[in-house]
Amino acid sequence: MKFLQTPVSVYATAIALAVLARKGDHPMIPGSLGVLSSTIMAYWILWMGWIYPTYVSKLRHIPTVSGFPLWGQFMSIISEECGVPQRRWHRKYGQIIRYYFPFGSERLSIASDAGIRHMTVKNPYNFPKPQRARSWMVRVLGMGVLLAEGAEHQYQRKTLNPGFSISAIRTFTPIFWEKALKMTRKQTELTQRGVDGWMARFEILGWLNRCTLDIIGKAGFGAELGALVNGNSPLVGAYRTMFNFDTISHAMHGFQAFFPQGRYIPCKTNWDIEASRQIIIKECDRILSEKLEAAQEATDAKDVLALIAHENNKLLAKGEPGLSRETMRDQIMTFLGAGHDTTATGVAWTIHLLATHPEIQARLRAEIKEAMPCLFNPNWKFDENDAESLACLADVERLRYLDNVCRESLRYIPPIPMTVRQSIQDDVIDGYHVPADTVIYLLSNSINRLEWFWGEDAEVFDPERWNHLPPTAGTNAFMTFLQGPRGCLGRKFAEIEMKVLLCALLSKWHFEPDEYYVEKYGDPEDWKTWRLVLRPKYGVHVVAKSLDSEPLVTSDSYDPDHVFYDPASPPLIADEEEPEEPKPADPSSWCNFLTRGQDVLRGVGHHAFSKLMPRAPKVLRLRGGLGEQFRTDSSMDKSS
Ligand code: HEM
Repeated sequence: MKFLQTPVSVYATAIALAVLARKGDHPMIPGSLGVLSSTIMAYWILWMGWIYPTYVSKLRHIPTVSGFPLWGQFMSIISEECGVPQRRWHRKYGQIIRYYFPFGSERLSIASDAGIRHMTVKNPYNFPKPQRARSWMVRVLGMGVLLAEGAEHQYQRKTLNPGFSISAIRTFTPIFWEKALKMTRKQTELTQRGVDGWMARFEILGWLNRCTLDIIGKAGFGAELGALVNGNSPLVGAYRTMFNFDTISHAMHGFQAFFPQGRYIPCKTNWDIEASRQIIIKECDRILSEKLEAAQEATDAKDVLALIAHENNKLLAKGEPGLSRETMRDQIMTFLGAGHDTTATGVAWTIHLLATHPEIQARLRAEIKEAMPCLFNPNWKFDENDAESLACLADVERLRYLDNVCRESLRYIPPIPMTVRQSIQDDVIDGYHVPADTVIYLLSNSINRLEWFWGEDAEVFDPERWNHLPPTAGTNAFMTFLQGPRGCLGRKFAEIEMKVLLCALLSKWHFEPDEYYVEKYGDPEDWKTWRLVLRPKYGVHVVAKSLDSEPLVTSDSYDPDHVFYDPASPPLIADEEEPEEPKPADPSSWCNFLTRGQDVLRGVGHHAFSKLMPRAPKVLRLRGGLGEQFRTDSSMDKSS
């Protein structure tokens, strides 16, 4: 049965037979081989396309998305935003659905309350991440808690928990403020006088990525990573490369998810990734060595790693094995990777939503101003070691509307839009028998907007909803952080960090969408692209109007007579480069064969598409053009 489901072997046999049959006049090869090969192919198509999914598969009773199983719904999945087709199918077919990847590979998506609870809380260890997903994630995130499974995961989580307790996170809050306010100060250096006041124009996601990297560096490991000071530091560059969104990188990553050997293909993408990985590993090693050295002496360090090291020592004292040096280094990799881009993306989407909903932005700013007037005073200086300075900052957890806005933004656009699992034993999910080896998706980008959880206005961005949630909008309706023993360890950290960042940004700027980019690319919500994190493909470009009447401008490049923004004339791109025009593919690159003529590649499983459909129809090409990628903000780097 397994063999019949293996397309490669059937194809290989049929193709070999067909080739031989072509030489049917050869005395050694009977002409009937042609007939045999066609019969095998027809049988396989009939089997996988009809008999197996309809009459044999143990998943056949699950409502199934209509389509031919041999190529299934793969085109929708790779050409649409991650989770959006499944949202549509759930509405049509129900809370648990089956659909197909190519060659009749069955996939489930679960969006029922009981089903989600079963997978995340009741029996999570029966649903580890599939090997394919793990093999590429490990290069960016190391073999830390995110990728550990079973007993090893439970053990690591127990060791790490103290570093993420509420009390620990409260002690990090001054670090959040310090970095957030440093970011706004550096942004202020870009301010120029426009026709209706002082303003700046920047891409906010790049700024936030640098800021959250500095935050996790200091709060997580007591290390100054200097990303805000130097936007071109090797570490910033390494993550930029790792999350590169050009077509070739996308195709290579997709390809390698299914064929891990692809990482040995000698080409620029692989070299870049390996070089970036080495930079990240080296930096993590450096941080760990410093930490372990410091741990020899009595220290009162309160960062996550220090707390973990402390907990580890306790376990060692009890005779337990503790965490190895390599595991600790990999945890640093996990926190750096999982803990900065996610929050940065969440805040960037929130700024986008606030820029497009000015009334919500104004109401939120009013709440922040009432709670923390000092933030709005241009002469106020923050000093994280000064009690008076800290005293005038409110506990961000107590700002109700801020809480609503953050929750709603994270519901509406979850930075991690999905997680994938594979059952290791037969199980029953919400009444359906699910055999071992079944690949199952939990798509927050579907679940978070389904009507049976959130009501008829599920597709509307409305922070008010959190004041009158329907009873169905329980824990399982909000999958942004997952939940249960495999839910986000850094959730509280991220929530408070996000709130602090928003308070800092909204106390300095009024945000509006940058019409230049909206005209050029359309709404950023239509540019979402996904690799681990659901990002705006070209970033979030905003016009930021200063709330200070005379902002502090310290940049040497500041030119007070330069009016860069005039709404009456076509906007200029002052301080910024034009977005890169599509570049012709480099013919010397080995990777190019994967992408020639295949600009459609997006989302999971690009590899199969590029293998199967080398001449994809033009209509499937993505907006934005071949090779265009998320650009770093040159204006941002100028300020460094
Ligand atoms: C808005 C920001 C964030 C979002 C939306 C988010 C979301 C998630 C999600 C969905 C998972 C489960 C992934 C999976 O199993 O497939 C996860 C796991 C994890 N997250 Fe976050 N995260 C965020 C911020 C952070 C931060 C700031 C940190 C660390 C400081 C962090 C650390 C982790 C870790 C260690 C795990 C692995 C937990 C485990 O498997 O036991 N996250 N996160």
